[in-house]
Amino acid sequence: MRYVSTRGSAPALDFEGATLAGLASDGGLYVPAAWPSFSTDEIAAMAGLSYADTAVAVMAPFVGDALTREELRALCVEAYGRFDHAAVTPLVQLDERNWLLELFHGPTLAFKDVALQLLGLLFERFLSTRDTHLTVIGATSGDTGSAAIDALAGRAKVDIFMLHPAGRVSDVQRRQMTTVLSPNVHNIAIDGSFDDAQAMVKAMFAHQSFAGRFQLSAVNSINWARLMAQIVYYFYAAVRLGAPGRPVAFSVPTGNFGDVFAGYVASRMGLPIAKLLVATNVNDILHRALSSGDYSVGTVTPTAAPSMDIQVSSNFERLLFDLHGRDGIALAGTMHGFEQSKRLAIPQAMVGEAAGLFASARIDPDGMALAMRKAWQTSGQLLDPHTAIGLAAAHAADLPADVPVVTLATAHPAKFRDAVERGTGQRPILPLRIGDLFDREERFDTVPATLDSVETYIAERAVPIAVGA
Ligand SMILES: Cc1ncc(COP(=O)(O)O)c(C=O)c1O
Ligand SMILES: N[C@@H](CCOP(=O)(O)O)C(=O)O
Repeated sequence: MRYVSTRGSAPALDFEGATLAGLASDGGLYVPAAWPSFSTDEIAAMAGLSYADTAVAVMAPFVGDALTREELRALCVEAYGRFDHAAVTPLVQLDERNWLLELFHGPTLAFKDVALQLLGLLFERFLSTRDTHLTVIGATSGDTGSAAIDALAGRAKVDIFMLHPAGRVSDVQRRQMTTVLSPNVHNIAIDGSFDDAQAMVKAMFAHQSFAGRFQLSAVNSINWARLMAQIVYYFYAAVRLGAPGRPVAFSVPTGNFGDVFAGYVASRMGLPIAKLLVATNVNDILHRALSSGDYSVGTVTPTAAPSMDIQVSSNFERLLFDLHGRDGIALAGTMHGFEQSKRLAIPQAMVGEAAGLFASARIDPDGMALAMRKAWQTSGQLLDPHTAIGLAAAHAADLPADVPVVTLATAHPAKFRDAVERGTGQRPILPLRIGDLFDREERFDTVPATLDSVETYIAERAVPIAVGA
């Protein structure tokens, strides 16, 4: 499998190259040169497979010959062996048509573990045959950071530098990052939003005199391998609910458009998805884009669902690439214009094309709190704020009555104890695996939110590319 950049001019890479590179050198994102697809018989054959075996079946076409099937299986068994539920991502029925897909049974209690546990192992495997030290730089609104740090802490040949917006992540999220004291983990708090942190990460990749000194890589969903691993649970859930014989809808709480883009890929691969509901909070750029074509950046409003307090949704570029007929050079022009003006008017023909699969909803704080309360009172389920936004969008959706709707439960309610308590009167208990989180020592540095300051901080600590390498 070859990977091409959404901006058309970076060199095409194989799976290993795209995984280690993270971001394409022309500022674009890597996508497979063509979408692989499964026949209905191949999808039907996934019924009854374990999560790890489903993962192998779904990911093998993307991995190509970078790993043998046995090697890929060994990595999946190891990655998903760290989840505390035998089904890895269990389905929970709420009522006749609504289901939750619990994606928070991994080590850091959010859906990010599903991909990052595997990505940590992929990095280790690919680095084992190279004389390379990886400098991973990432931005987090709370969950990617802790999952990536858990996956990479203590691994040889990798340092991770994780930027988070100071004061804008929950106390559990912050501590899950800052209490990991491995020497290869570097937590950086910046005074700004997640978007500011994400923009700095992209700027570092683009800044030749900095990027040329280190072997940079990414753990955000700009890295294709992240999304690839997230495609798996769409197949796993849909097959359990009757696919390929019955279409299924998914409601996805959305920020960076990564998780829902993985659903889009599942649909391109042949999974019968009736609708993908893109659920946003009041930071609603994606709802505006998909409902009216208005992809223009507003100011970020901090909310009780901080992991979705995002305006610039990196992976939307991957959808735009397909909507532009995969013309990377044309899209590069569009994206450069967007980067300058912070506005993009998506042509109505493209909005119409996207509407075949996507619908969207903007859920305000009252709508979120109502969904949280209702789930507690009617089903005894505590939902984190992000999942509550997804479920509110599922309730609001106009779908045929016989289509099951699966809301992705993206985080454990204990990660957002204050918001859940405000919504339901119940304070979720920290699961055993992080029960002592508030007794652990914290370590992080606060760095001014300028590119120069962050680059200097990293350069003083990262391992440079060896001279002559
Ligand atoms: C708990 C939670 N829900 C939803 C999202 C949004 O996911 P995505 O950025 O893939 O759209 C995030 C952050 O990414 C998250 O941490
Ligand atoms: N909500 C995310 C933001 C980064 O998203 P990613 O999926 O691109 O890594 C977070 O929790 O950090």
